[in-house]
Amino acid sequence: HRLPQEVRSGSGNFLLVPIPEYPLLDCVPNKTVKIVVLGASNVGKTGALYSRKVTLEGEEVSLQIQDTPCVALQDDAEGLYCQEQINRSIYWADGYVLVFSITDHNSYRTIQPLYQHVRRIHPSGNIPVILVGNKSDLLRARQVPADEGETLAASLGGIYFEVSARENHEGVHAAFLHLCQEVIRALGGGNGEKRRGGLHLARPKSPNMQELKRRFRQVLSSKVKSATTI
Ligand SMILES: Nc1nc2c(ncn2[C@@H]2O[C@H](COP(=O)(O)OP(=O)(O)OP(=O)(O)O)[C@@H](O)[C@H]2O)c(=O)[nH]1
Repeated sequence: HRLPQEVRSGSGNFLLVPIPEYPLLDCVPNKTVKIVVLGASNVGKTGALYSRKVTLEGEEVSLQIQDTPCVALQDDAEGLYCQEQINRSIYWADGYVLVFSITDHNSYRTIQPLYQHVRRIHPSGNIPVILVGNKSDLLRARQVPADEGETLAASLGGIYFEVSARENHEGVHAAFLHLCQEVIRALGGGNGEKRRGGLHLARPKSPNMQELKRRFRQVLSSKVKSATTI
């Protein structure tokens, strides 16, 4: 794929920044791909809701991307601290970007339980997913070898992309495009109807992400298990 100029010249260290924004109202009718970005704290997934238009195999598709507050493993590592808002986003989405930082093994350990959590919300069928190892520019601080990422991605039925949101926007873009293709395939040609149970859900309201994240960190640091515990 040849990337548009605005993709190549994007700036910022966040996974979602490099993909050019498109007004929601300008969405391509009946060709919408909904993606949610999930991962532990500090892995680089920041953004709000992003609406993008991409061209896939000659056809325009509207891409809606939802950022989420971070998730964290419980002390016993068996489950996740995960806000209700994340559950709504998981339910809403057609495809999943699971992100960890290659410099943080704990963020990697969060991925498998996170995937299980998505599975619980969508128990049947194929779940379009990609695994993204971010911060590949920080090679000296690497804690997760690339082959571990590949093995984990394969076990989830997806592909592993190692990217640097800071230095390689093309990698980020390629990862999202791949997931879009997977979603369109899973939805059966992408004619826009939500085939999963015939639902056509509205996007969850984008709350104030910074406030949500702040509150979530408070909950985690005080170890009060009042957040939805799975
Ligand atoms: N070196 C490097 N730093 C990055 C990269 N991507 C993000 N960062 C930095 O990592 C830090 C965390 O990024 P955020 O986007 O806030 O992380 P987050 O996943 O949204 O974390 P929460 O807000 O806790 O959910 C920021 O300081 C970013 O600048 C990258 O590819 N390379």
